Amino acid sequence: MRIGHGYDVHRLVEGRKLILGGVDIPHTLGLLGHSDADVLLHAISDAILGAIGEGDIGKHFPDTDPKYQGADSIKLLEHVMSLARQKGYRIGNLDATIVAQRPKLAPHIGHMCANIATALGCYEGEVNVKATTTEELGFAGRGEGIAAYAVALLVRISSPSETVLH
Ligand SMILES: Nc1ccn([C@@H]2O[C@H](COP(=O)(O)O)[C@@H](O)[C@H]2O)c(=O)n1
Ligand SMILES: C[C@@]1(CO)OP(=O)(O)OP(=O)(O)OC[C@H]1O
Repeated sequence: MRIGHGYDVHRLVEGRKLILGGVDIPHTLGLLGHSDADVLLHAISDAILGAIGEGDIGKHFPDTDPKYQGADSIKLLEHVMSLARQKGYRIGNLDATIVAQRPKLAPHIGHMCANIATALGCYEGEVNVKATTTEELGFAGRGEGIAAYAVALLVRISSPSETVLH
């Protein structure tokens, strides 16, 4: 088994969509980034890359590369999971926390978990996403940005050289 941790932050600005866990969430502000700025999927991607010893998303998808401008972070996560599979791992379980003062995310969490499970080729029961405010403290509390943390446990399913369908 291998464990990995991920953390990401994106600034909230006007004129951008708020996409979290692949869900387009109605809000007056959205997250700024080179990609679609899906801070939750970036933290999850980093957790998986960490677990397999493959650095971070900046290494695999540089924000200097125009190819990733406006990129759908679900596609980036799918690619990260394909690297994990090539190394012989599947998801054991994944836990993540979104830190956002607003909007209320609870109504969207189920949809996020379904999107993430589909991208990772795992069961929804292996994916848990939570949300918390910071009681109006700090950058998240002031509504300047949203942060996300993720921890991924990966389980070995084969030797690294085997092709694995999951
Ligand atoms: N953006 C958010 C933040 C929190 N929630 C939900 O509210 C619960 C209480 O949050 P506290 O920060 O006061 O602990 C939390 O457990 C979430 O279920 C949310 O939906 N959206
Ligand atoms: C996702 C990438 C893709 O160019 O860009 P951003 O959306 O800016 O996200 P960030 O977490 O700042 O950096 C990682 C980059 O790989």
